Amino acid sequence: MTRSNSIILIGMPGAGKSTIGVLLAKEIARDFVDTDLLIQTHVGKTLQDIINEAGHMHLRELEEATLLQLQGDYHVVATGGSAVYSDAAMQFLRSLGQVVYLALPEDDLVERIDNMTRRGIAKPEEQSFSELYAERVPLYEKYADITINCYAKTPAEIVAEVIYREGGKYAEVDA
Ligand SMILES: Nc1ncnc2c1ncn2[C@@H]1O[C@H](COP(=O)(O)OP(=O)(O)O)[C@@H](O)[C@H]1O
Ligand SMILES: O=C(O)C1=C[C@@H](OP(=O)(O)O)[C@@H](O)[C@H](O)C1
Ligand SMILES: [Mg+2]
Repeated sequence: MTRSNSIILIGMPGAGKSTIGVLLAKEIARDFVDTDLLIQTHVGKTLQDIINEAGHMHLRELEEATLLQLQGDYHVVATGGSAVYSDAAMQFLRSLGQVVYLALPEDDLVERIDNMTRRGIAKPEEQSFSELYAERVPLYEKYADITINCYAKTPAEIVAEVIYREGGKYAEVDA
């Protein structure tokens, strides 16, 4: 397995990882996995219920365990926004392929997230979204092989840019 087999999407909640991931997987004929759905089906609860019942640190632990068990060859992987808190998980994901950071300004994220309190964001209650953004952006930048500025771009434009930045090799190699 070479490092470039899979594409792993990281970024803030609302950045578009799940939306772009499934479109990208379809475009380049890869399997798609959304690690949030893996956690939910494994535990049988929504992410918000997990946080409410056991706290956001427990969700981060479940997320780390889920990421470390990924069978990620020739996949597009949409991670949850809190994946970058686990260095072990991020190093593992980097071994599966290229890590792509979907970057979006804070204001645009807030505009998109209409269910902030039900979405299951893994943060302490007292931490503001602004503080969370400031804490996480350096982590996304640290682990990213490629950063896509998603500001004012449609999902189709972002998918095309990911493919272009990756060298557009998928159709030739994998079709
Ligand atoms: N490029 C885009 N332009 C406008 N809205 C988008 C775009 N990408 C995603 N969205 C919307 O933003 C919201 C969050 O997207 P989602 O894929 O769930 O993000 P994430 O998985 O990163 O949290 C959804 O309502 C989705 O339809
Ligand atoms: O950013 C976060 O703390 C989280 C984002 C969610 O995923 P999305 O990034 O897909 O919204 C989910 O993984 C989890 O509830 C925690
Ligand atoms: Mg998502």
